[in-house]
Amino acid sequence: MSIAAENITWRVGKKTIVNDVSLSATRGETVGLLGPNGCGKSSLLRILAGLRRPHSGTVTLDGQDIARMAKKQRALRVAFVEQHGMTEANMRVADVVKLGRIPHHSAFSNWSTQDDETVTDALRRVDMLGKRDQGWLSLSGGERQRVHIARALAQSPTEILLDEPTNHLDIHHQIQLMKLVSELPVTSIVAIHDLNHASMFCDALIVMQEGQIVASGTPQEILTESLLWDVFRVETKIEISPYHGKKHIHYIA
Ligand SMILES: Nc1ncnc2c1ncn2[C@@H]1O[C@H](COP(=O)(O)OP(=O)(O)OP(=O)(O)O)[C@@H](O)[C@H]1O
Repeated sequence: MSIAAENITWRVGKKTIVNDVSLSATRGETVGLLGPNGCGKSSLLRILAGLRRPHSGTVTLDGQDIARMAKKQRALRVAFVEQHGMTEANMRVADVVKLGRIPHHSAFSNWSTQDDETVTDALRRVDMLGKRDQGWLSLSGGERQRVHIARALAQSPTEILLDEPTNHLDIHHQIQLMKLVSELPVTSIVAIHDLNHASMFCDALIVMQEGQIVASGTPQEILTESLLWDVFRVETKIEISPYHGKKHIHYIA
C-alpha cells in the first residue's frame, strides 16, 4: 500500500472534525476525496501530509508510520498542494518551482543539470514554461495555482496530495490538470468538488460527510443518484457518457 490511514480521529475542542477515517491507496492510483464544504477533506489531507497530528490513528507510507519519519524523509515522498498555498516574496516563477528540489539536496550538494531538467519538465507539464522568468506577484490566480502544482511535481514525490487543485483554473487547464494527475505514475489523493471530473479522472472515490467516510469505491460503483441526494441534497440524473464511457452527472434544477 502506497499510503494508508487507519482509524484517524482529529478534534478541535469538543468537535470531532475527522472521525475514525481509514483509507488506502495503491501505487499510481488517483483517489478523489468528495464531500460538502466543511466535511473535513482539507483537515484529512493535512493529517495525511504529516502537517497535523491526529488524536488517534496512524498514517503510513509503505507501512512506515509518518509520525516516526524525519521531516525531510517525508518530503522526499509526499508533496502537498494546499488550497490557499502562499508564496510570500516576489520570486521568479522558476525559483518558486526550484523550492520543490530542496528535500533532494543536502547543505553540500550542488544544483545539477538533472535538477534543472526536473524544474523545466514540471513547468512544461502545467503549461507555465513560457512564464518561467516572470515575477510571482504578476501572475493571475490560476497561474499561481499551476506554479504551486509545478513545485509539487518538481519534488518528484511518490505521493501527491492536492486540495481542490482546479480551483481558479479555466476549464482547459482544469481538464489538463486532472488528466495530468490521473496519468502521473504517482499516488494521488485529490479533494475535488466537480463530480464529473471525479468520475472521468479518478480510479477510486472517497465520500466524506461530517468527518466520516460514507462511501468509497470506484466512481462507477458509488456515484449514484441516491448517494448524491443523501450527501449533497442535489437531484441528479446519471448516465453513462457515450463519449468517454464513464458516468456523467446531470443536475436537475
Ligand atoms: N484549526 C481549526 N479550528 C477550528 N475548526 C477547524 C479548524 N480546522 C478546521 N476546522 C473546522 O473543521 C471543519 C472541516 O474543515 P475542512 O477545511 O477540513 O473542510 P473541507 O471539507 O475541506 O471544506 P471545503 O470543501 O469548504 O474546503 C470545518 O467546520 C472547519 O471550520
